[in-house]
Amino acid sequence: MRFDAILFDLDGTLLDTIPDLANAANAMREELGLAPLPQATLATYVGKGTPNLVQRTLANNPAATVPDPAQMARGLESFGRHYHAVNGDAATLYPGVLDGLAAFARAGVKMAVVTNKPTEFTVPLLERFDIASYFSGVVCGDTCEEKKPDPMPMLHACELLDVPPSKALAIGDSVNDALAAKAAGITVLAVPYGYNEGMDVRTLEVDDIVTSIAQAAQWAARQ
Ligand SMILES: O=C(O)COP(=O)(O)O
Ligand SMILES: [Mg+2]
Repeated sequence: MRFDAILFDLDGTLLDTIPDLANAANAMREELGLAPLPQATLATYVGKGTPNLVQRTLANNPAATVPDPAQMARGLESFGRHYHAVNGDAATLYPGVLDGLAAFARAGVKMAVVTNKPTEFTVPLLERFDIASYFSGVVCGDTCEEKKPDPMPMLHACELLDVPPSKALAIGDSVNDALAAKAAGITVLAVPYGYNEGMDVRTLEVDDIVTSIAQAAQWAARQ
């Protein structure tokens, strides 16, 4: 295969984390005196990191502007506390993830996670699902100055793995992964089962759409 590194998105690509995220988001809303929102609505608010999810969830608006600083501080503290309490309880690995990771490992490529999720929630999830040892780099939403869709986290992962962007393949579920990878000069695949902020993945500018991580490994082997 012509790739030396694979960069995986986490939420909506490796793990279906929405049940726990929605539980924590609604626990936060309840604590702040707000009515719960449907999980399907909350799924469209995931993708640009935790502070953005808290903003969108408090406003129940995908284009949320920053709420008043006191409410934002309460929301962040409350969401973080509730998410730590449930993180991973109802999350599941998507079908084909374990087979795909094993296939990439057999192919001898280096692997990293590039997620907008903060480090404090990411590392426990990778350990709980027993996939941490596959990754020689973990770039989270608070690792770099910018998050996806900025290319900085993708480029940082390439540096960590010592692989040029032209030899890397990113796999994600959302517009944030597609834009970040393209801006970094990285080939990118999309999976259709994630969140993508409520949009159809066929609208994304990606190199291809694959149905699973296992299929991504087969796609990469053909390049
Ligand atoms: O935390 C988010 O908003 C999304 O995380 P992801 O980058 O792993 O999809
Ligand atoms: Mg994602």
